[in-house]
Amino acid sequence: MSRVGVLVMGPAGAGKSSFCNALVSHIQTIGRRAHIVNLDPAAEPGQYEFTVDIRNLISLDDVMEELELGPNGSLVYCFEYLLENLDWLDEEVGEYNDEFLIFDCPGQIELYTHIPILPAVIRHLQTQLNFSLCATYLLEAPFVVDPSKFFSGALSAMSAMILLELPHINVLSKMDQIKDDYSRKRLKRFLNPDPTVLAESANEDLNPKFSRLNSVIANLVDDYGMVQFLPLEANNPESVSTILSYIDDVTQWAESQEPKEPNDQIELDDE
Ligand SMILES: Nc1nc2c(ncn2[C@@H]2O[C@H](COP(=O)(O)OP(=O)(O)OP(=O)(O)O)[C@@H](O)[C@H]2O)c(=O)[nH]1
Repeated sequence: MSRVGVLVMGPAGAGKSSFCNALVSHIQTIGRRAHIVNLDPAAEPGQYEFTVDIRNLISLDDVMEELELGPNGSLVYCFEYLLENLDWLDEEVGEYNDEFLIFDCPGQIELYTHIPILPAVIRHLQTQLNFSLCATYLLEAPFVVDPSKFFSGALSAMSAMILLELPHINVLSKMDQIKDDYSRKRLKRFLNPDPTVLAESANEDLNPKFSRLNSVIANLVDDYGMVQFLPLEANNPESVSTILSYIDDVTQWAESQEPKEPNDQIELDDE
């Protein structure tokens, strides 16, 4: 079996680094091996421990200072720099033949919803470093209790799925923060609901002029299997263990599929 890489994505503060740490601890507890690769050049120094760290190649602060770019431009620059220096990644990652490498991604979701940089890194990991990859996308449970935010989060998760073309697992993080019965009941509708229930619950809260849009979005996320979100409490090994078993399932399934030709030479029809 090739090495498994788990990309951990989601908006800023969604709990990505906490999940990476919880996942690695759990994997080690059950006698398997894993390391964290930090891909966030803006990660706070000293907050979490990483085995491989993009900040050893380039840091956001240095780029902002030296090139006088803003935070978003600097982040894109850092990733372009990584792409030009993939041999650095090869060297850092090459020596870890562990079962899992967990990639902690930045919280700027445009990196995995529309800028084609991360797909290039992914293709390199798959084709040059023989990784079997899986994407996890975190949304904060307290944030998505509100149906309009759930739709917004589910659509951003879907655009990452479409851009990256990886086996994809959605996660609702910080479930322990949902304490009252009312909010728990509301959230249950999003963990695995049918599209009618989803549209109805959105219609209860939103302006009636959006009701057709609500049912179109609810059917869309259902058609793409995007409505299933696995609950996560970073301090609860049981929830982490369930997510790991999904990671195992989807990566094994992906390995059993025929390898696909890279889609970088799309031929345009002359007409
Ligand atoms: N209650 C609770 N808090 C959590 C959980 N997971 C993360 N947090 C807290 O949420 C905050 C953000 O967590 P991080 O893991 O740093 O989030 P992140 O997505 O890596 O953040 P960025 O790197 O800034 O994008 C921290 O204060 C964590 O302690 C959880 O499952 N439950």
